[in-house]
Amino acid sequence: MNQMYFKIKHIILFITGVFFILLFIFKFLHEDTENLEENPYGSNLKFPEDVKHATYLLNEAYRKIEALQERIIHLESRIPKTYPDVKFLNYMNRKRVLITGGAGFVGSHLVDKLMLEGHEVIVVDNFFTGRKSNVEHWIGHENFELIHHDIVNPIFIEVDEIYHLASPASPPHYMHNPVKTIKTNTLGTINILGLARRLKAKVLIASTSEVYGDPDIHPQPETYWGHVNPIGPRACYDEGKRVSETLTYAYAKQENMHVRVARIFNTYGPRMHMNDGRVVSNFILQALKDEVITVYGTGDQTRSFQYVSDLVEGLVALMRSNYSQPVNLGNPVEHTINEFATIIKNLVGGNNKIIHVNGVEDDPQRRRPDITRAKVHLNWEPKVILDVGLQKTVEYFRRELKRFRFNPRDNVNKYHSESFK
Ligand SMILES: O=C(O)[C@H]1O[C@H](OP(=O)(O)OP(=O)(O)OC[C@H]2O[C@@H](n3ccc(=O)[nH]c3=O)[C@H](O)[C@@H]2O)[C@H](O)[C@@H](O)[C@@H]1O
Repeated sequence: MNQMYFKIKHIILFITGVFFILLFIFKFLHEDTENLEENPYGSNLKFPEDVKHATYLLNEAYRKIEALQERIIHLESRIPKTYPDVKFLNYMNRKRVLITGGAGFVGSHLVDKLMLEGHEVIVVDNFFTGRKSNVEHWIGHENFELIHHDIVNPIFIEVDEIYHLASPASPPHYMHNPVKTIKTNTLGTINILGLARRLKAKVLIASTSEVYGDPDIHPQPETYWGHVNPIGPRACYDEGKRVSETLTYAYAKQENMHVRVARIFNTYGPRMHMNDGRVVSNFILQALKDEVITVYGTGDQTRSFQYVSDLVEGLVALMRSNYSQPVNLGNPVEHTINEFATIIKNLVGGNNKIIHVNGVEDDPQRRRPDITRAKVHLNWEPKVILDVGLQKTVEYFRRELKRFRFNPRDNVNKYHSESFK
């Protein structure tokens, strides 16, 4: 009986032992399968695991690309930078020139001209609409300096000449923060005129055709006083620039200063912001992206467009002249916006539909500069015909779109409203 009991006990112990061994093997195998699921390189994975696997591989790829990008940036920073060839000017002829808004569309082209001529250029910009990339080809050059500063606050530097271009210029940009637009064109101009007075520097103020408002004289000569709605949505810019002109002549008279005032008409060209919002960039981008072309209102309103290099020539000629009254700088060839939409559509070669959307409040109905003054006093007139200028601008936007597609993080459509508050 005892022997029997002993045998049964052994059998039970044996079975329990086998059970635990099987349990252990099972657990081991199970853990292994779990590891296998986490292991991306494991094979024979079923559907959810495949997704996991692919996601893992994708993240890995992103991580590696990012690491490589960082490495490229690092390596590029070690390549000695080459600059465009600048002329040598002796100290008698070389000027120290301040350009406010010098990282913007017009400002950066002016920077290029003055740098190539051999002058020393200091750019002050708050980067609301300006971009470092517009002047990056000069960064590090011994004649060039870039200062991040908002001209609403005073600045103290030593210069011989000042081009005061700082201000948003596109309607959606200047309407975005109207109070700031007014401050830039009033306080900003006071700061610049104060600086020019202290330094006895010549100063050029960038004004606009918008001082004529919705004009009832056509074309517009400088003697026309304008037709501006002082409380409308454009007033922050129109009246801001009008006060800017008033300040300029008040300082000139009271402080015996050398001032220049350029009334700039619609200007276009490379380096316009992708998100500029003005008609040239809007129509070109819509045409390139195969979108509908949006004409605001009837499209019967007119504009006259000048290419940016013509404007820059005009600004420099005005600064170097003896003429201190306001001067219109623009191209007198006038088109309706409807015509302009067709010109761009044909130039880009798309099949876009041109549609009419709601008109803009207080949109000036006719605009064309009378440039007699510029011709007589500056010996200046625009040279670049619309087709040629637009072709260059279309090429620029084509490149920008490619750059954006290639690297979405380089999104030039980003609208840094924060920096303008
Ligand atoms: O250059 C000038 O003389 C001044 O005028 C421009 O203002 P604006 O002429 O209204 O510039 P755009 O926004 O380019 O508009 C031109 C015309 O095209 C129209 N438009 C604009 C954009 C668009 O997508 N579709 C469209 O039909 C506007 O309603 C307007 O009639 C700029 O705002 C100012 O910087 C500048 O000082």
